[in-house]
Amino acid sequence: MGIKVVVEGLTKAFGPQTIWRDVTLTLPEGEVSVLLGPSGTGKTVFLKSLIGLLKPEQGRVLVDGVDMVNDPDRKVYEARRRFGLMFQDGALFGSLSLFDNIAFPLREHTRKKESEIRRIVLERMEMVGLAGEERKLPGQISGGMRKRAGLARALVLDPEVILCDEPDSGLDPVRTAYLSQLLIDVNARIDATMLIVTHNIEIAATVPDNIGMLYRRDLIAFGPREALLTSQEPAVAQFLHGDPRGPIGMSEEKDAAALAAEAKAAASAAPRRRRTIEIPPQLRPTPGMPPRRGEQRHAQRLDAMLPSLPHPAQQAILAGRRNRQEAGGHGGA
Ligand SMILES: Nc1ncnc2c1ncn2[C@@H]1O[C@H](COP(=O)(O)OP(=O)(O)OP(=O)(O)O)[C@@H](O)[C@H]1O
Repeated sequence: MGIKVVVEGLTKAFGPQTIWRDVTLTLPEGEVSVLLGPSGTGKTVFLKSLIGLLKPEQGRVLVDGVDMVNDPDRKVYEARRRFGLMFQDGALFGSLSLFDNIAFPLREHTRKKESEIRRIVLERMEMVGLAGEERKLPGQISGGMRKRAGLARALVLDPEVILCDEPDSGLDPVRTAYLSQLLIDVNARIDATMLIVTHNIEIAATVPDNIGMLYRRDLIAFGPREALLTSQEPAVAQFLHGDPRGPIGMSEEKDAAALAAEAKAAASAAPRRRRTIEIPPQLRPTPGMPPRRGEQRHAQRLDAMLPSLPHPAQQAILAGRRNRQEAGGHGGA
């Protein structure tokens, strides 16, 4: 089962540049979360901070009693083995076959026999739909396959937390949809806690239990998928609609003068309404997969927090449950 990751008051700067400050959130065990945010807001820096590869100036990241920020390197290194990392480009060694790439962490970090390594690698390759491709080199396969190979490699040490950095980058919508389903199926099979960094609204809308968003050096939201997707917070709504109007500008954020000019122009123009985002159903595991235990725990947490959520989020959650019951689904209590 996945373990929870507790982030408390995390602040990261590079020299005078504060990347984000006072970030507090919990990735609940076995649940899938997405971290959104405009380019350059420090999402990758956040992932690296969770595993102790970058050291924030303040705050803690607690993983089963280990503080990935402040504990000695030896403890952090040990705890890092509980994470599986899926990088943007798969981060594969170009001269090694897919088999050897995926076997790499096992050979590096364990003393398993080659026969056992072979069993694990072939099983993980089958899990991500790469059975039979063991001998190929990374340069001989498509970008989507490279990403799946990166995911298989992230899975070989039985991670309890999986971090995915822009798993959809460079993929067409169909491959992105396959990958989204694969991530949900992997979660159903191994119940790992997952955090996916992406700009992709389709992934954010259909894959996770929870969504967070980094903006202007703050975590401006983190909560159930429905809460963020119905949020009226200007930066969140702008981002979700891909709208040039709003506080997010061409560079990281608009300056005050640009915002004031935009507000003046908007005041004299006829009001333009954003279309309402319809919240699509969350992806379910492929038939034949086990039910997601993280989804069941998430449903229980939602019950407890429902009264405290904004009305539109409550409505969206209840509508989703009704739809699921009508469709005869499981898990969404
Ligand atoms: N090692 C480093 N030293 C100095 N600055 C860094 C370092 N790593 C990242 N940065 C800076 O931190 C900021 C956030 O970078 P990061 O790659 O985390 O953003 P991001 O949100 O993942 O962006 P994108 O969505 O475009 O991938 C950038 O301004 C980047 O230049």
